[in-house]
Amino acid sequence: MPESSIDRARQTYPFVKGHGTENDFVLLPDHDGTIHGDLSAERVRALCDRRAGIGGDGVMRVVRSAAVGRPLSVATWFMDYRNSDGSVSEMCGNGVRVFAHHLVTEGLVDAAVPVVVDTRDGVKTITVDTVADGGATYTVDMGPAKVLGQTTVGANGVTWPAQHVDMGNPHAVAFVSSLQVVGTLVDPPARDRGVYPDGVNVEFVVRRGERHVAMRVHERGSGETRSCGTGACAVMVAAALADGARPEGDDVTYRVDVPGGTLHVTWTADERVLLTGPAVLVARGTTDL
Ligand SMILES: N[C@@H](CCC[C@H](N)C(=O)O)C(=O)O
Repeated sequence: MPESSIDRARQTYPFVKGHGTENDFVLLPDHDGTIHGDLSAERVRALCDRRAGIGGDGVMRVVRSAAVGRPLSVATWFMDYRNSDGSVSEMCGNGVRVFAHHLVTEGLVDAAVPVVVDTRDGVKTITVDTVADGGATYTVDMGPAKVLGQTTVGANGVTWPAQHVDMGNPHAVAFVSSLQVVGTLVDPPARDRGVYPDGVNVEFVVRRGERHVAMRVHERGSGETRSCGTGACAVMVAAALADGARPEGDDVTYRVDVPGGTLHVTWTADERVLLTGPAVLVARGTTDL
């Protein structure tokens, strides 16, 4: 959708809808930062509303790095990510694949080379693995995980020990006996507010086999979602540590099942975390929300 299609008299603007393992997003092309420079939490909530809006777990403004005060960035494009409640997050692992797929689909980057995208957590490099039927599979170099201390989380009247992992954004990973034991996850899980004063993404994990886990997630700012890319990375790191499978000479890969599909996460011998999964664009249009 070209930006020139903006109808300023009716205050309409273009959007694109996409998802990665059913973690879904509204993308707002705003190349020069002239449409949504003042993107309000209220507008984000309206766009993400699943009954009165377009619906999404978050909004990603597609804007040139230079237009958001990052003129020296090696990446032309900046992913301005907002949760569905309007709050800002540093990083979104599923979102950055969808963002890259949008750039590739619109010819805004050269798909023959790795795509680089600037985020609040720094520049991410995304490689196109396969392309098919409107979707594609991408691998994102998420950079290093920060493995922090032990904490606790609570849901459904139960408390579990949890591993604090920072993937640019905060995570608490708890191994549980079943994914049902945590209940409906309508409310945010209990957390240590001293450790996570600004909220936390909480992953509940069960083992499915060797280097194979499954998770549910309650995302800070969005509630329970059907997938979380940074969450899958945090889960993989916590599982690999618990399994004594931390990479030394060789990379280690885990399959991470989420309610919306499957992700693969590799922890490399040089401490980078690589996230592989699909990106799909499903709709485009204009809105005046
Ligand atoms: N779903 C995303 C994470 C989005 C941000 C998160 N809710 C936060 O507030 O940190 C992912 O795929 O990583």
